[in-house]
Amino acid sequence: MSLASAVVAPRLEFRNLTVDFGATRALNAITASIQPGEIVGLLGHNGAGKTTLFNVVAGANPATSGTFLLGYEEISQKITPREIASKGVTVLYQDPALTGNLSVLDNLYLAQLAPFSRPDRAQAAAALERVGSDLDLDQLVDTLSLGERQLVALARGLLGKDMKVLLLDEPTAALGLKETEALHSLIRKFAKEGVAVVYVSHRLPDILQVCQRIIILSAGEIVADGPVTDYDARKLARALAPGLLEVERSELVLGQALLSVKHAGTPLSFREGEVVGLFGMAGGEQFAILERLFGLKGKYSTVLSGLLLEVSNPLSAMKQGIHLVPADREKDGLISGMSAAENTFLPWYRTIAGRGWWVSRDTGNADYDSARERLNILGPTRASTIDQFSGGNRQKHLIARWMFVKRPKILLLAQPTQGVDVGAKADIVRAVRAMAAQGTIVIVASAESDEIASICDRSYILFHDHVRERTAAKGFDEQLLADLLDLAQPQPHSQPDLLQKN
Ligand SMILES: Nc1ncnc2c1ncn2[C@@H]1O[C@H](COP(=O)(O)OP(=O)(O)OP(=O)(O)O)[C@@H](O)[C@H]1O
Repeated sequence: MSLASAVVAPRLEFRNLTVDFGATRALNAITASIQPGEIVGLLGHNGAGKTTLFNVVAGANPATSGTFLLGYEEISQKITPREIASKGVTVLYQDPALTGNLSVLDNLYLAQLAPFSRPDRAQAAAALERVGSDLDLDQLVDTLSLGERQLVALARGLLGKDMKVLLLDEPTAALGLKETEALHSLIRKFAKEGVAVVYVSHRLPDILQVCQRIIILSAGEIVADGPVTDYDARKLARALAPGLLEVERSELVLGQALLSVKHAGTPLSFREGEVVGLFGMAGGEQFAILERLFGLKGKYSTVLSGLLLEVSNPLSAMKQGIHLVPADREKDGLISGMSAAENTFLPWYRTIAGRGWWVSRDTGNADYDSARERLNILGPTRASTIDQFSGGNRQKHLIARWMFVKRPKILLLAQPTQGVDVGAKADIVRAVRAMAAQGTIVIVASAESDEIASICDRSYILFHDHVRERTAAKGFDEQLLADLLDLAQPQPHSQPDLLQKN
């Protein structure tokens, strides 16, 4: 123990904190303390208990037993989210809870203890300045980018008080590279000022880059707690998923079917047997291409093996064997209140039920159990509502729905490994590659170069109308990023369609 930590009270301390949801023990006797200025990465597989721990500190979920302290103050079980916020605890989620049709100023004051007190413009502007933002206080939050909304949420944590504890729950999952870097330097700045930071992310490079210490949760218990210098990316992945196997790349055997899609006049081609990426900026055109192919943007026609392929809506796409795993999985497709198994089978009841409308319980159960095993879905039973699963395990259900219930002819994946743990990532990569090898055309759209590099054999890099193509080789990940940055530079003699082969 250093001299400093011997005399300074921890900013945040857990003492035997336990949380039960019915028969599920989400956290089991968590004991740990975090010092002022520390940046701690909190890692663990989907369902390990990370969000539950944050919810307890945020006052959103009382502990079943045990307690936590802020400095020397033991926090009551009955504390409300507003009261805990007034004590200097800020939680930043991937999509911050702000009210879109109110101004930045109103949002800054919404969560204050006296919510109807008159907003103080000078105080609000000062808080925004501390997060490095010069946003217009009267601008509607709906008009802000995700990165800007996160800054507003952070500024809210600085309004009229000192931020003491900052909890980050997958804050960079939907951010681009620049915004991620900006957020990371802000986190470092807060830590220098004495804030205790706990950072949850499945993006291991982010954790290794920013955190000084790593705590690993597994099934609600702390299984490792040590300095970041104990880990590199490989060690960390192994610590999180001890049974992790490397995904072997077998030789490409290209099949007959060839899908041809035009993007801004440039033909993009996809063949069965290989996994092809579409890589671009966050929210870029790569996702729109998938949506068009799935009929989400109205009638769309393209060419499959020389024949016209027409989709008019998602149902017609599904009938032709085109499946899409959407990027925004919480929004697109899971139905609250329905069971895990029902959610998995939802679009397929009619097609796999045969003559009746229902799937025989045995067939359904066996299919569900096999998908669950392949994706290592953890949580309650198949009959439990989907709401009782952790965020990552909910996502895995949607992946199971589109990948494992019926075999697709064309599989469209938008950021398929985002938000899932490292073990499930490897399982998804393996399953996707096996599908391609068995004759499915697979297209992966992502704004993450490492995701494309881990799954794809080849990728198109897209920036507006510009397209570049690259085949997987050593340093694929870095090369994709360099290509994208290059395309994003203003082009002196820019042509509308620029197809360069490496
Ligand atoms: N409202 C709820 N009702 C019942 N069980 C729940 C509820 N919320 C969470 N759980 C269970 O508590 C456990 C911990 O879930 P938690 O959301 O904290 O995990 P997590 O580590 O944040 O996972 P992820 O990485 O998937 O977000 C899981 O087994 C989950 O199924």
